Amino acid sequence: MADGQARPVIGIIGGSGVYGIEGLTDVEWRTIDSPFGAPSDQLMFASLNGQPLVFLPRHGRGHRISPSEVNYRANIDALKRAGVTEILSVSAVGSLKEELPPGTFVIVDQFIDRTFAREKSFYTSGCVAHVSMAHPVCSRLGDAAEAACQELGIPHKRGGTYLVMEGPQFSTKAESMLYRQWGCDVIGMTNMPEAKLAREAEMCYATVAMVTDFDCWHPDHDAVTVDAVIRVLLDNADKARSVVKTVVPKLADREGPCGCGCHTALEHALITSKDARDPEVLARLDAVAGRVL
Ligand SMILES: CSC[C@H]1O[C@H](OP(=O)(O)O)[C@H](O)[C@@H]1O
Ligand SMILES: Nc1ncnc2[nH]cnc12
Repeated sequence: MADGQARPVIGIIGGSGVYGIEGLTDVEWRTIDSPFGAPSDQLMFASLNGQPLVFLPRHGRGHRISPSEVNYRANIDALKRAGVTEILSVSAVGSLKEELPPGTFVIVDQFIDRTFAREKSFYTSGCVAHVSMAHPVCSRLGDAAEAACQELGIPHKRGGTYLVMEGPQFSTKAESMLYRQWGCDVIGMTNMPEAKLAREAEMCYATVAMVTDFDCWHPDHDAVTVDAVIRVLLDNADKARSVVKTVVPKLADREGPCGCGCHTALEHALITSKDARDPEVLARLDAVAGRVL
């Protein structure tokens, strides 16, 4: 994408309930090595009406990996190595608003990151960088996700704030009430640091957050349980696959980078002077930062 000519390659990160996408052609699961460790699973390379797409199940097939233990750096690095330029995350979330009942898809545009036990940056001592996260999602990708929801008749909301908690336990009622006071719309455990790392790797990122429950704040709903989440999720997951299949062709005709600057995020972000950079740190940044190193 650096030359502005290439077509986008879409990568899908499938969350809870979305461990594969049926009905694609040329499907091949491939192991992609990353200097940041093991990605959650092999990556599925496939095509949809001639358009390439790459899929990665965030928690691994069989949902083996807890939100705190997902190797987010390896996942984003592996997707970048696979040629992906745009990442669409499909994620299960709890709702923090009455008007967002289970079954609603929220095309998130902001995050509040309350996670604390995860590696959150590719740029450690030896090569320090500070990217902007003011606008954490790509609006071109968000446009495509919104258009897909519209076409499919899925109840959806464009824009919303996703509170990312550490988990794996669900929130206390006091926490849930607090996040409502903060004006958050939905709550989940995974989209940070994912969105930060996608930005650091100069990849577009957008989230379709699929509401599965009312978390625990709602007076008329029981505390959230995995059983209840899974019930809604199975229905949501089918819709999520339809969204993916509708989004991918929408991106097929587009050329060059998005207008939001996702693909040039590192342009003014590196602060460590060239002669002070650590060669070992630089070596593992070959994929995510190769364009500017
Ligand atoms: C199974 S409910 C909790 C689980 O679901 C969400 O995961 P994902 O974002 O990967 O769909 C949530 O963040 C929790 O990890
Ligand atoms: N209520 C909730 N809290 C955190 N993550 C979730 N994923 C689905 N529902 C959730």
